Amino acid sequence: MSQESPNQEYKAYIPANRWFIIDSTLREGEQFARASFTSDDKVEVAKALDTFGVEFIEVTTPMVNDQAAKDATRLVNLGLNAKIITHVRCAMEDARRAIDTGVHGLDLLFGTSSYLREFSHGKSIDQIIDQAREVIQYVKSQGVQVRFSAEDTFRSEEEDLLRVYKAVDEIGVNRVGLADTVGVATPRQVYSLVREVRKAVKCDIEFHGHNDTGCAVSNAYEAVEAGATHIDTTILGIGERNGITPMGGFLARMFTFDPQGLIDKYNLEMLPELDNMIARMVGLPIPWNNYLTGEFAYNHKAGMHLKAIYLNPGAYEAIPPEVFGVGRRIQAGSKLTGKHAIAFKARELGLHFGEHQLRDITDHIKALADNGDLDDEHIADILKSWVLA
Ligand SMILES: CC(=O)SCCNC(=O)CCNC(=O)[C@H](O)C(C)(C)COP(=O)(O)OP(=O)(O)OC[C@H]1O[C@@H](n2cnc3c(N)ncnc32)[C@H](O)[C@@H]1OP(=O)(O)O
Ligand SMILES: O=C(O)CCC(=O)C(=O)O
Ligand SMILES: [Mg+2]
Repeated sequence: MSQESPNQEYKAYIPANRWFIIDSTLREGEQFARASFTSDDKVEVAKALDTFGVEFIEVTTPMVNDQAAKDATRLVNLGLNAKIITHVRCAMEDARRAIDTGVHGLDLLFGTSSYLREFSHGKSIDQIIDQAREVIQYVKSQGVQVRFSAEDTFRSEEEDLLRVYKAVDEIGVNRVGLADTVGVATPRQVYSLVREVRKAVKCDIEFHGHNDTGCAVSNAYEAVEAGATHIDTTILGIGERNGITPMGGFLARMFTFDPQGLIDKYNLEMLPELDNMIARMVGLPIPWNNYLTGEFAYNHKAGMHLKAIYLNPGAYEAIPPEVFGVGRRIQAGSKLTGKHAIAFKARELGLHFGEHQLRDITDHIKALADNGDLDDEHIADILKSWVLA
């Protein structure tokens, strides 16, 4: 029989120096319905991401048009700390064009699932490996980083994937990529496949996860736990369909394992600025329930929560909001409020009530709030009038 208690707490510790962010707001993010970045927008986004501290910035393929190629070069010429990488098909024409832009690296992709082999490019696994060899050798000869990703990894055959990954690893890629292109993978599946790939290759491992089934953050986390070194994110999670792993959600997840590591690595308090910048550029508000920066991400309302929050915010917060440049809101005027919250409000005004009075005031506020919440001013008026009564 196992000696382990069924309630034994599982504690993951993932140091922040074990993984890097490849921010793809300027590539995957451009595939979002409402995104169409101008050249100046791209510069603004790249500079902000660089100040924040992301390690890599992925940009749209120069195959789109001449402007996309010029924009890639413009970003390289900014001389940022972040490496500029472009995302291209695993084809010589694309690779040559990408090299001409002067980028620091190429993220190559080739679909390996039967869907994409049949309906996208029509190539067999052997043909994919042959084409990959030619392109990877060329990119390496140009002295820049190269990654090879198997698009639609999680609907590909594991045997095919391992063949392809081993082959490109031997040719000499810096990273292989696993892409949950349609957002279908479960966290366990991601963990288990990344583990297999980790055993099969020597190079770094990147994970790119779509959010169609709401697993993009947990899948990215499982990928890191299983040995992935690079995670694709976008600001606010924008991307094709409903997007990919949002940077804020991923950072929130990882913060819980190594807070100081994240604080040392990134300018976390800039997150609201990044989210607001992209919300402005795509013309949509930040979702109300967004990780960390949503309007109500740090709203506390229920009486039982408020009692504890006033004593120690950590009682109902996994992550201190101030670290990410946001504040908390205490909603004390609802019918769910309690006497402790009202007592704290009174104390803020320098007022003190006995047990019975406090009960009566609280019941009065709860009754009034049944017809709509009271704001802080209204609560203050009630508390002051009670003193005079
Ligand atoms: C899951 C992802 O997000 S992948 C990234 C998606 N990004 C983009 O599509 C970037 C924007 N795209 C574009 O500007 C255009 O689609 C281009 C420039 C890439 C190609 O344009 P077009 O030549 O007009 O082709 P179109 O887009 O209609 O079809 C895709 C082509 O890419 C080919 N293709 C698809 N995957 C690959 C691959 N990994 N390597 C090589 N070729 C590929 C397809 O076979 C098809 O070519 P074909 O006409 O010879 O069959
Ligand atoms: O290149 C990759 O790894 C990811 C490409 C992509 O956007 C996807 O598969 O969803
Ligand atoms: Mg994608």
